[in-house]
Amino acid sequence: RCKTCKDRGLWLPGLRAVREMSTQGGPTPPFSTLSVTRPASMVTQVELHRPEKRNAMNKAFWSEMVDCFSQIAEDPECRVVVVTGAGKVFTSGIDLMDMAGNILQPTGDDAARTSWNLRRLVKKYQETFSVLEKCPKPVVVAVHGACVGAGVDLITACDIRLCTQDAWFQVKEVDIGLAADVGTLQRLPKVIGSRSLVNELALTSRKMYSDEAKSSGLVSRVFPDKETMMSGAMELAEEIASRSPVAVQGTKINLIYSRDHSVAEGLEYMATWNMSMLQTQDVIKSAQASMEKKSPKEVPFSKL
Ligand SMILES: CC/C=C\C=C\CC(=O)SCCNC(=O)CCNC(=O)[C@H](O)C(C)(C)COP(=O)(O)OP(=O)(O)OC[C@H]1O[C@@H](n2cnc3c(N)ncnc32)[C@H](O)[C@@H]1OP(=O)(O)O
Repeated sequence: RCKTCKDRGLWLPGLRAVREMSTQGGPTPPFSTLSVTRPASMVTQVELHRPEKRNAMNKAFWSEMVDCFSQIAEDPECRVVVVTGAGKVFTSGIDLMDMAGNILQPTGDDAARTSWNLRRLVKKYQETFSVLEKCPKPVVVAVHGACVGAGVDLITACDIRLCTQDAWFQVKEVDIGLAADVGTLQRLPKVIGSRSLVNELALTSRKMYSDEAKSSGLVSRVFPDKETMMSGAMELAEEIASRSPVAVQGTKINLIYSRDHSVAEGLEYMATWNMSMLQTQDVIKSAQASMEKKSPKEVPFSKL
């Protein structure tokens, strides 16, 4: 267990073969629903880990994701994150057994106070996935099998989405009497080009299979099975991890900023960002390596 990770409560048992890491073991303390490992240098894998319940998101999960990603955001040993699901499917969404009380029996002395309490709760659950977007390290998500309800909220907050041929996606909320409230309705229209398709998916809760997920732009790559996807995800993560963390994190932050602002505002933000970040040693090191036809993998960047 590395010292930094130990100090921050993360259990990262070091390098492991990709094949070994995906479904082995169980949740890593202090988490009960997540398994956090370091499958390669500078790469952190966060696996949703309640396979017997199809990784349904119980009360513990909604808090643990926030704790986990707050630590990852500050972890200088991590440059990229890969999110996966243990067992048969990626996730079955919100835990319908564990969470029903919270949502269906809100408490408060009167309607106003009950409403405020519910509002606080929804905001808290929104944060569970917003942390993926706020994390400056890019997050790659690898989906196999079902990705239902809150699973779609989760993946739309990630930076790169991959899936297996057997994957399917379902904005299930209308089926359980809810308007999706933790990110799908806000982020999916920015991920998929067709507003009509987003509306159709969200209003009917029909399943979308991997081929359509690829053609609509929800995922960038489809793999034949989970093993191949994990190899692809790790290869991708290692490519990202080999680049300057100053460049990579600045790229993620500015891409998200510009998604939510006008071109003029995005350019302003970029100029202000780079007035400090261009002074990094990483530019000189990277440019020199490029001139010498070396791979970025050969450049020793400082930790960030
Ligand atoms: C403030 C609100 C914030 C967020 C709101 C989000 C809304 C949503 O997420 S809506 C989506 C809710 N999810 C579902 O409706 C999916 C229900 N599950 C399934 O459809 C299936 O389980 C499956 C994902 C298609 C997988 O099928 P299969 O492989 O056949 O497994 P099962 O035999 O059905 O289940 C095994 C085991 O897991 C339990 N389980 C599955 N899903 C959930 C769930 N969402 N919540 C709680 N428990 C779940 C299931 O009961 C079984 O448990 P046993 O103890 O073995 O019986």
